[in-house]
Amino acid sequence: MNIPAQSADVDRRIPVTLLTGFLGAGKTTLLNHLLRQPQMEGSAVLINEFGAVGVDHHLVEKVDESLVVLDSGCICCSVQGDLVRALKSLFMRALRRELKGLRRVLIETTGLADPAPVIHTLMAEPFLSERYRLDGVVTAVDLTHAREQLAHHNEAVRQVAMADRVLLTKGDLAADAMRAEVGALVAALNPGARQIEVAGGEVGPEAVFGCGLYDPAGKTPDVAAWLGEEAVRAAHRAPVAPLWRRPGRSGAGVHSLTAAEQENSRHTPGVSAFVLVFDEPLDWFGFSDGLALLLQVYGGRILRIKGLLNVAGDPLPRVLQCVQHSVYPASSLPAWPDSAPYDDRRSRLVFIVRELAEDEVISILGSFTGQLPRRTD
Ligand SMILES: Nc1nc2c(ncn2[C@@H]2O[C@H](COP(=O)(O)OP(=O)(O)OP(=O)(O)O)[C@@H](O)[C@H]2O)c(=O)[nH]1
Repeated sequence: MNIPAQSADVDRRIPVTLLTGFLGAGKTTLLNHLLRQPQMEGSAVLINEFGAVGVDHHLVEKVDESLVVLDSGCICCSVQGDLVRALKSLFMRALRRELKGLRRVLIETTGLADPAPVIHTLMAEPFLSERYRLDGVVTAVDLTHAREQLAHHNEAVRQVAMADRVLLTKGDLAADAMRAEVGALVAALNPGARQIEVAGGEVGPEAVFGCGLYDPAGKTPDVAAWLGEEAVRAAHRAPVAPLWRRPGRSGAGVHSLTAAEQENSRHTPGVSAFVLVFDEPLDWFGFSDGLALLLQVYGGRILRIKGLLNVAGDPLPRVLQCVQHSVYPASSLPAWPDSAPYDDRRSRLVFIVRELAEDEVISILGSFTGQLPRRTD
């Protein structure tokens, strides 16, 4: 009987999938659906959060020791520190059997992340590249907002161009003409990527995993060039100015980049992020009217609003989600988080905007709610 020889080149490294996509494209929604599938047993999930006020990990339904929150900065700006540390630590915890089997890793980036430094690090950092293999870059593309996002944000273009697979989200909200237009835009940026339409995040693991070893050769020449630039940056340890850092680190919190920092930034000029907090419970109707006006006047410049609201008369935190002019149906968490900062039960909203002063936002929301929100880290 011929016993097949154990192939020496079986790749036993742990597969890593990078789930990326522009702000609000539906990454967390996809992740929640994936995590309910039995095939996800043994998967660790790394979520890059917008500092301590990030709400994504509160929205992920399956929270256990295999969920790691990276909240000290934008993943593409702090990749050498945070991501490398987190993947090393996961591996060591699995080795010590503190994790029940580590079969794969899924990394959810923030919507403004440039995937290039993450891909480069996974493929080139010696400890990681020996133990992990990049199994694929999967990019969520919002059918209803992609045209605008691709036109204005280099990050969105890179996320699509570097993808192995593109998940076209919000198909339930998109007209056929828009679907066709976005499909063509994506195909022009990345002719080789499979496009899969998804509604409500309902995607099977087979659509996300098993892309095969990441290969820039199958993509447009830009991708190899961007990865080459990363190699040069890494070799020279070129400084990168992050769009935000966790407050307390280097004295910096969420902040807009200065002109000098912009020189070293990976992010689109004019994009800034800030957090507003309301000290008192909000009157829902006043708040909704203020939000409607804000989005009507400035929706084109509001890339994302996300946060938890304390609505007067409602004991549960309400989740607010907006992308440009769109407000998504509000949902509630089953309870207020018992960790800071949300354990004080104040409403906090993260704004990511383009060329929009926070004073404009404060003044509109303040006049409709009867309380001026404070800026906070
Ligand atoms: N109707 C509809 N809404 C969707 C779909 N996918 C996501 N959403 C909604 O879009 C909003 C943003 O979705 P998220 O999953 O939070 O997006 P994200 O990419 O994780 O957002 P960031 O992490 O901030 O970039 C939420 O209110 C979702 O419920 C979809 O297929 N259809």
